[in-house]
Amino acid sequence: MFIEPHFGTPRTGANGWIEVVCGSMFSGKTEELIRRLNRAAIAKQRVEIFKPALDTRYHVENIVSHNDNFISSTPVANATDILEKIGNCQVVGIDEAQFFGEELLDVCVTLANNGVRVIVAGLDMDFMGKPFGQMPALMAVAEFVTKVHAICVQCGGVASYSYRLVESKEKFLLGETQIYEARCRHCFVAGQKEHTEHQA
Ligand SMILES: Nc1ncnc2c1ncn2[C@@H]1O[C@H](COP(=O)(O)OP(=O)(O)O)[C@@H](O)[C@H]1O
Ligand SMILES: Cc1cn([C@H]2C[C@H](O)[C@@H](COP(=O)(O)O)O2)c(=O)[nH]c1=O
Ligand SMILES: [Zn+2]
Repeated sequence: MFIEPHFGTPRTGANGWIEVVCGSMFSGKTEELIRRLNRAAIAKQRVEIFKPALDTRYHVENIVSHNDNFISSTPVANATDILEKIGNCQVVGIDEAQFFGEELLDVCVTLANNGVRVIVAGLDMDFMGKPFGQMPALMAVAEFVTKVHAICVQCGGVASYSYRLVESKEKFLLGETQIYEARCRHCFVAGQKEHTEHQA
C-alpha cells in the first residue's frame, strides 16, 4: 500500500523530493495526481501544476481525468519553462510527463534539490509496450514511485498496457477509448500477435 510521504506540517526549505505516479492509460494517474495536489492545497502549501501544451485532449488548460475530475494547470511548451513559472511554490505537479523532452529530468531534479516537492504523472510505456520518454529515468531518481493499474477491457484482469486500436505507428497520438484500450500483459501480447498475423 502506498503511504503518502508528506503528512504533517507544510514543508518549506530543504525538503524537496520526487514522486512518480505511473501506469497505463485509464489506470488513475491523473486522479491520483489531483488527489495529492488537492491535499497539498488543503495543507495550505503553494502549489503549481503544469502539463505539456501539446495535450489539448480535454481542455487547453485544465488537467482532466477520464472520470471528469479536473484541476487547473499551466500548459508549457518545454519543461524548462516550468523553472521560470514556479514562483516560490512548494509543490509542483506535472501531468502527461511522457510528452516532455529529456530536459524534464534535470528540471525535476533541480526543483527537488531546491526544496520543492515534485509530483510527476505519466505513462511508463507507449503503445508498443516500450518505456516512454523520461518516465524510466524519473522513476530511477524519484524517492517514491507508485504504479497504478487499470482494468483490462478484454478479460477484467490487471492492466498495465495501453493497446492501440488504430494503425498509426506515431509515438505521439492523442486519444481516448476510440484509439486505446487498457489491457493486461496476456491480452496485450495476444493483440500484437493478431495484428502481426493480420498484416502477413
Ligand atoms: N479500463 C479501465 N480501467 C480502470 N478505469 C477506467 C477504465 N476505463 C475508464 N476508466 C475510468 O478512468 C478513471 C481513471 O482516469 P484517469 O485518472 O484520467 O486515468 P489516467 O490518467 O491513468 O489515464 C477511472 O476512475 C475510471 O472511472
Ligand atoms: C500509449 C500512448 C498514448 N499516447 C497518448 C494518448 C493520450 O492522449 C495520452 C495518455 O493519456 P492518459 O492520461 O494516460 O490516459 O497519451 C500516445 O501519444 N502514445 C502512446 O503510445
Ligand atoms: Zn486481459
